[in-house]
Amino acid sequence: MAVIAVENLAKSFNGSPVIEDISFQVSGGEVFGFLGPNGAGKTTTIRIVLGLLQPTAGTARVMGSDLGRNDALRRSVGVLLENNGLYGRLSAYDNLRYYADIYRVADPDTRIRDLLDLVDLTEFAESPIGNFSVGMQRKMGLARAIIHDPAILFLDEPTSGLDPEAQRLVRDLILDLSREKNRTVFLNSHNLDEVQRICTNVAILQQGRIRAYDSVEHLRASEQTPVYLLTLADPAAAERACTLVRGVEGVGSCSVDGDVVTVSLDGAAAPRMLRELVRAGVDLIEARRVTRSLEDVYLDVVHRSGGEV
Ligand SMILES: Nc1ncnc2c1ncn2[C@@H]1O[C@H](COP(=O)(O)OP(=O)(O)OP(=O)(O)O)[C@@H](O)[C@H]1O
Repeated sequence: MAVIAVENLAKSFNGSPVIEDISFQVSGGEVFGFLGPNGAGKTTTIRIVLGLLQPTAGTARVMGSDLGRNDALRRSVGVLLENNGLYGRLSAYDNLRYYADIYRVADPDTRIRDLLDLVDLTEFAESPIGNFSVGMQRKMGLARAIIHDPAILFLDEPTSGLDPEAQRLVRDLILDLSREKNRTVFLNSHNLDEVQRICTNVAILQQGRIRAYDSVEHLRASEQTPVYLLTLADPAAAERACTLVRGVEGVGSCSVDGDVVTVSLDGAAAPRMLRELVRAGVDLIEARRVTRSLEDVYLDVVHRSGGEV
């Protein structure tokens, strides 16, 4: 059974559709990326899945249930939305203690100390979090969201406002939750590099509809003629290399820019091309297959469906 199953979801506000016919599934232990430009309908979808908003049509189930009507299930869910859900006047420790008590966490002191250590805030345990930087507060928000060790985690821009080191810490934490603890993570992020690094599957939403829904791997590989960048030891050999390469069966085009030769070809032709260059005595420093980044895919999808990025 899918951990999150959304089917034909639609929502209108005052008769204007905001999302239409949204369907996707998230499996256990997966990190799922929910992407789309501002106003695409991501928050609306999440709010329906969390049971905070009623859909106009369709269903959104978490572990087979409507989250809004299942109190027991809500305890298995951790949520970090835009707001960190923390009290500025309370210390980091007391904020977590407040939530630990609500969720009746066993051995709360150990859990809180472990979490503060995990988000690298141990030395600030007794400081009021109102004095924390935006990034420190975000890390506290994440610690708050996972205090009860939820099986399913909804994270809305978890790394916004974080410096690169803290972003990495949060990324590693999410990957650890998924890979080591089999937790399911639903991630909404505009940070496509981050999504590419940690998500298995993604859906790209644009103007209320899903425009792409696949594994990151498939999306990056699809509709693509492989491109190789060849860096030559002797830049003067570039034109000759291109002439040689064009004669190889399966090579589409070859162009030269300085000492870099760009070749597009069908995948099976790559070994033939490299053998031909070696045979002709062309020394290569590097031969690199270029893959599209998730950002390239995202921009294509959003542009193709006619929207602002
Ligand atoms: N309660 C509401 N009443 C009327 N319109 C709404 C309401 N909530 C959202 N909308 C509209 O629905 C559209 C989608 O908003 P939503 O917040 O879901 O987008 P989003 O993809 O989360 O955007 P962002 O990336 O900026 O957070 C927007 O045009 C927004 O103005």
